[in-house]
Amino acid sequence: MSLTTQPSLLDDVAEDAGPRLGELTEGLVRHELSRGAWVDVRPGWVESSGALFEHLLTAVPWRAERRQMYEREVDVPRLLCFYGEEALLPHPLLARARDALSAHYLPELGEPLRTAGLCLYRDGRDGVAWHGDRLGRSSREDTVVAILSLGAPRPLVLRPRGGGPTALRVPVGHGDLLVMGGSCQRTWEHAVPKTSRPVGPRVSVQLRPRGVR
Ligand SMILES: O=C(O)CCC(=O)C(=O)O
Ligand SMILES: [Fe+2]
Repeated sequence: MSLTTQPSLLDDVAEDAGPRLGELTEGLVRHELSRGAWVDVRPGWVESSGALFEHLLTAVPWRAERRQMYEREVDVPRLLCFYGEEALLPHPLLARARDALSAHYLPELGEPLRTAGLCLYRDGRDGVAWHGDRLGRSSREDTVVAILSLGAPRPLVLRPRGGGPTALRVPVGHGDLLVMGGSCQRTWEHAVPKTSRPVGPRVSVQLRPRGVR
C-alpha cells in the first residue's frame, strides 16, 4: 500500500461518521395550497442525522421561555434558542444547509435565509399551537420559512387561516426538510400538536430571511 492512499481512507471513515446533506432536489415535492401558499417537502435531506441531533442536544444553550396567558405567566412548552444573522451556528452543517437553501430559493424569494430559530420538543407535552410566523415582514409579504427536523418525528400540520380541518399533515424528523413558501405565513396556519403518545425528543431548525419571525 502506498502512503498516499492512507489519508483518503481516513477521509472516507471521517465522512461516513458525520451528518451530510443529500442532493436537495432529489425527492423534493411541492404541495400547492390555496391562496398562493405552498409547502415543499424533502424527506431525509440530512443523512446520518442522528449525530447532528445528538450534537445539538448538548451544544445548544437551550432556554425555557415564559409568556403571558391572560392573567398568568406560563411556560412555553418547548425549549428555544435563536441565532441572529451574525451568530455562529452550533454546527457547520446548519450553515451549509442555510446556504444551499438560500441558493435554491433565491429565484423565488429574492433574498437569502439569514436567521436560525432552534426549538427542542422534549416529549409529547411540548408542542406549538396554530399560528403563522407573522411577527415581521411576513405579515404583509410572501416569504420562505425552511425547517430542518432532527430526532423523533412529530407531525407538522397545516390548515387555512381562520380554522377548518387540517389540510396537510407531514410527520417530520430524522433529517427531513419542510419549507413553507408564498403566502403560507399570512394565509395558512401551522402547528406541532401535543400528543399523549410516547414520543422521543425532536429538534426543529427554522431558517428565515431577515425581518421574518
Ligand atoms: O417545530 C416546528 O418545526 C415548527 C416551529 C414553528 O412553527 C415556529 O417556531 O414558528
Ligand atoms: Fe411557525
